[in-house]
Amino acid sequence: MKQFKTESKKLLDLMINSIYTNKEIFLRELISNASDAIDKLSFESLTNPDVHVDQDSLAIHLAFDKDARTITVSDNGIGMTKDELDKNLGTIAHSGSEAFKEANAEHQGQDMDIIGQFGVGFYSAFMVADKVRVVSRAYGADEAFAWESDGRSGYTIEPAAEGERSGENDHGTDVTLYLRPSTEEDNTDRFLSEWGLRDLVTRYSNYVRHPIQMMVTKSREKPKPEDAGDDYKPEYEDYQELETLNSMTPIWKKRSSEVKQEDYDEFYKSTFHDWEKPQRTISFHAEGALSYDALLFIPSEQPFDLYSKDYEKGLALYSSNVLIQEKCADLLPDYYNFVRGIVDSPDVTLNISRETLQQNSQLRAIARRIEKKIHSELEDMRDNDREGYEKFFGNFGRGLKFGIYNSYGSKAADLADLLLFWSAKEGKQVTLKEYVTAMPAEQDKIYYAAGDSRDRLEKMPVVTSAVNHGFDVLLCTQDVDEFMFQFMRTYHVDAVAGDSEHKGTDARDLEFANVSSADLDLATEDEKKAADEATTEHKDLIDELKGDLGDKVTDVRVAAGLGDAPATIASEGPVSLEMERVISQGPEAASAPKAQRVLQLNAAHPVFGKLVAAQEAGEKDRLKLMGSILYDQALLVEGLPIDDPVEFAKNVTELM
Ligand SMILES: Nc1ncnc2c1ncn2[C@@H]1O[C@H](COP(=O)(O)OP(=O)(O)OP(=O)(O)O)[C@@H](O)[C@H]1O
Repeated sequence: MKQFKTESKKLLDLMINSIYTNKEIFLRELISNASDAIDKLSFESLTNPDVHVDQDSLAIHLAFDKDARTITVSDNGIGMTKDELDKNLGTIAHSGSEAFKEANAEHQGQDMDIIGQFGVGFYSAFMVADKVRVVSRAYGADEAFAWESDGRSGYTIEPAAEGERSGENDHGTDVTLYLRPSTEEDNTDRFLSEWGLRDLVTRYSNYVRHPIQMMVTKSREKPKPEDAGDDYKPEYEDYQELETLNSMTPIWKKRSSEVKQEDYDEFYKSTFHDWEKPQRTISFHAEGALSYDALLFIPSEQPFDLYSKDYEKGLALYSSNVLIQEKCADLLPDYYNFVRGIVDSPDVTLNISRETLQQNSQLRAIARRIEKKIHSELEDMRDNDREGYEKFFGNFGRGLKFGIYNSYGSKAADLADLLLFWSAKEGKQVTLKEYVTAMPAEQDKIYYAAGDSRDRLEKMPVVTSAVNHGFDVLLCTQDVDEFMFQFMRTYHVDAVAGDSEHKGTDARDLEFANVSSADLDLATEDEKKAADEATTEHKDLIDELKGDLGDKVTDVRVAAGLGDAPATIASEGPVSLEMERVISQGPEAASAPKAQRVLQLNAAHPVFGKLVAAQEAGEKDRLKLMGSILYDQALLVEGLPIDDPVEFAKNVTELM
C-alpha cells in the first residue's frame, strides 16, 4: 500500500471530517473530471492522426446500486496509465500543494473555505464515500488498472479485475464510490436513487457539453391483447431506457435572457472553483465575419494567489465545443488578469499552437473586443453601482494602476477614468473626473499626497493646509500610485461649454503634483508676501540653519501656507519622499535614488520667533539643536524614518 503525500493527507482529513453541508458537490466534481478527460481525448483525435475516436460516442455514464450502496461515474475519455493514477490521485495535482499548506495553516478549522478555494475535485468523493475504486484504461494502452483507497491509510494500484475495461477499445475511467452509511445528519441514501442523481445533474452539471447518461426506469402501456374483451383495463410495465440527463448546450452559447443568474453563478463556481458567486457576469455574442460566444466573470473576491508568481491569467478557449486551451493568456490584457471565463469560436483553427496564438489575427480581434467589453462593463458599474465598484476596485484596482505603470503611461487614456482615489476633502473615494469637476477655477494641478496610511496623510500639515485653501488632495496609499502618476504625467480634461450661469473651460491637460513638493503654490498672496519678507529679513538665520543641517537637506526656506505646523519637509526633483520610501523597501534599496529634501519654515509660527531670538543672541548650539529637532519632527509627521532616534530623544531632553 502506498501512502498519500502529506498535504493530500491533510486534505483528506478535512474531507472526511467535513462539516460542509454541500457534500453533494462531489458528483459535480467527478462529472467535471470525466468531461475534462473526454475533452482531452477529443482534442487529441482532432490534432493527432494516430488517435481515432467517434465523437458521437463520447459520453459520461452514471449508475447506482442500491443494495451495494455504490455510485459509479464512467467516461470513455483519455483514461489514465498506472503512473498517472499514482501521480494524479496520490497527490493534490492542482493549485500547488505549497499554497494549500499555507492556506491550511491560516484557516485552521474553516474547512469549507479551503474546499471551496481549491476545488479539490476528486478528493471530494471522500466526503460521502468510505471507499473509492477507480478503474482506468488509458487510450491506446493494452491494460487497465485499478486504484483503490479508503481515504485514510493510503491507496493501492493493481491490474484491473477480469471484465473491468478489458475490451481493446475500452479506454476511459470508472469511479465507483462506496457510500458511507446514511445517518440522520448525513443522509447518503438520497444519492442512491434515480431522482436524487437526476436532481444533482440538473442543478450542478446541466451545461456540461457531453451527454451525461443514465439507465432510467420508465413505464409504458402494454399492447392490448387481441382477444381482450370489452372490460379490458390497460396494463402497464416498467422498462429501462438510457436517458441523457443534462441540457448539453453550453451555457455560454445561450443568450443571457434565457439563463437565470443562479445558473450562471453555479456554473462559475463549479468551473472556476470559487466559493463566492461572481460579482459580475458578462455574456456576449458576435456573428458575422468573425463569430464567437463569450462568457466572462468578475470574481467578487481577490483570488488568494493573484499577486503570486503562480497566478496565471487567461480565458478558456474553445473551438466548436473542443477545448483548445484552458488558459489562453493572449485573450486578456494583464490589467484585466482577474477576469475568468470562456470564449468559443468556430473561426479559430484547431491547430493553433501556443506560439502562433499571438500572430493569429482572429484571436487578436476577439481580444480587443473583450477588452472593450470589460471596460464598458466596469464603467457601467462605476456609474450605476458605486458601492459594487468600490468593492471591485478594492480587489483589483491596484492591477489597473499597474497597467498604466507597466505600459509607461500609454494605457493611461484608457484606464484613468476607472481609477478611484480617496479624497481628503470629501472623505470618500472619487474618480479623477469628479475631482476635476469639483476643482476651484484657479486650480491648475491635481494634488495628491502619498504615504502608507490614509489616516496619517489626512493629518499632514500640507494636506490640511491645502484643504483649508479649498484644494482637494487625493490620498494615495498604494506603492504603485506615485510611480503611476510619473508615467501618466497629465490627466486630460475635455472642454466644457459655458452657459448663462457658468463660464466654460477649454480642454486642458492637468499635471499631477505631490502636495509635498517644494514648488507647490498653495498660499495666498498675503502669505507669500509675508514669507518673502521673512526670507530677506532673516537670511542669516536661514544660512546658519542650512549649514547646521549639512547634507541632510538641499535647502532651507521660509514657506507660506504651512498652516499651524512650525516646519515641514518637502522634496525637490523627480523622486518624492514616498517614492524614496517605497524604493528603499525593494530589491534595489542600496542603489536607490534619494529625494532632495527641503526644510520649510513657517514664519508665522511662534517657533520661528524663538529661532530668530537664538540666532540674534548668538546661541549657536541652541539654534543647531532646534534646527535638528525641527527637521526630525517634520520627518516623523510625514511618516518617514528619522536618521537617529536616540539623538532625537537626547536633543528634545536637552532643549527641555
Ligand atoms: N475521469 C478521469 N479521467 C482521466 N483523468 C482523471 C479523471 N479524474 C481525475 N483525473 C486526473 O486526476 C487529476 C486530479 O483530479 P482532481 O479532480 O483532484 O483535480 P483537477 O481536476 O486537476 O483539479 P480541479 O478539480 O481543481 O480542476 C486530474 O487533473 C486528472 O489528470
